[in-house]
Amino acid sequence: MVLVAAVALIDTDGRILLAQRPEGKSMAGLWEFPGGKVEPGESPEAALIRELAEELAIDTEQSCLAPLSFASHAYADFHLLMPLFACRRWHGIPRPQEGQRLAWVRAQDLRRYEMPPADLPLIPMIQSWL
Ligand SMILES: Nc1nc2c([nH]c(=O)n2[C@@H]2O[C@H](COP(=O)(O)OP(=O)(O)OP(=O)(O)O)[C@@H](O)[C@H]2O)c(=O)[nH]1
Repeated sequence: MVLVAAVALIDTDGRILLAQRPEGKSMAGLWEFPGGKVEPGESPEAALIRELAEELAIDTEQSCLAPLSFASHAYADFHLLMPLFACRRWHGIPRPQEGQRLAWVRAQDLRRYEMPPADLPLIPMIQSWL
């Protein structure tokens, strides 16, 4: 069981930030929500705050992370459990720190970006919520 915290960052126009997994990583080229593995002893919120600083050089805080949904998906080699938070408030401008491409995407356009299979059930939920 791998616990990964992920976030839908939503800008003032209601667009969602997706990041493309870089070459060399598993599922390279697919678009995903920013986030990453929760380390031992860490809360999902703390993991996200850390990952957002590392991956995008932005700061947010726990009170700005609202639980939105979750993904539970059996990959061939692990089971992914991924809480998805929504966040509308952060400090700084998201800039790729690890060579990943970023895209601000309208909810109705999410299907144009190829995402990992675990993420697919999240798309209609986000579309109806936004
Ligand atoms: N951040 C993020 N990870 C996701 C999403 N959907 C999804 O299946 N994952 C999977 O959850 C794991 C995220 O862990 P990570 O980002 O810390 O992993 P990593 O690329 O550094 O390591 P890895 O190459 O071993 O997978 C990856 O296996 C990734 O493919 C998503 O929307 N956001």
